Amino acid sequence: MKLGRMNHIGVATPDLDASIAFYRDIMGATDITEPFVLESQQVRVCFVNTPGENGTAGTQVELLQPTTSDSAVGKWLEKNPLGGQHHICYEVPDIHEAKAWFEKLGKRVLGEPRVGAHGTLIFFVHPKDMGGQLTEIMETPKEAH
Ligand SMILES: CC[C@H](C(=O)O)C(=O)SCCNC(=O)CCNC(=O)[C@H](O)C(C)(C)COP(=O)(O)OP(=O)(O)OC[C@H]1O[C@@H](n2cnc3c(N)ncnc32)[C@H](O)[C@@H]1OP(=O)(O)O
Ligand SMILES: [Co+2]
Repeated sequence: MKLGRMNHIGVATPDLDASIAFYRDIMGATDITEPFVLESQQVRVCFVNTPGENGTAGTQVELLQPTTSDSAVGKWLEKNPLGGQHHICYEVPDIHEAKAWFEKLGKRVLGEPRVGAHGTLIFFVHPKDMGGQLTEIMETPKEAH
């Protein structure tokens, strides 16, 4: 498997609007997308785009507020009520090769690759097999090739 760029850091929050204000007013973010609900993951989400070098796209903070308590982010917030870093997402050139790689290493891939919030195929690898870090693997968007 070939590791690509870090696409985003998933940050869970109990209050998305307050987190948007935090990144805008405290962190000086100038490029925050409009929130939308991703029913399949039971989250309301938006992206804080950070600048890259020489005008290239930087990485993103993916802000996630659960729409139900009985969801991955909802359960996590019960244990981490202030919110915080929930997962990290890396890009790979080939999602199916990456899935086979992790499975061969005996790591728990959570479900089949599915379309994620960026419109490309993703899967997650269990945090207990990844040094405590819930890890999202995402196929590099085609236009980025
Ligand atoms: C905007 C959408 C975008 C996309 O999908 O495109 C997203 O990024 S959506 C993000 C939300 N979706 C997910 O996180 C899907 C993957 N996550 C899962 O399948 C579950 O959260 C899972 C399997 C990691 C944990 O679920 P479970 O029902 O087993 O919850 P437990 O509380 O029993 O957790 C078991 C064990 O794992 C630890 N844990 C849970 N979440 C995390 C985490 N984010 N980072 C690190 N560790 C985590 C939890 O503390 C438990 O450990 P223990 O020592 O037993 O207390
Ligand atoms: Co994510």
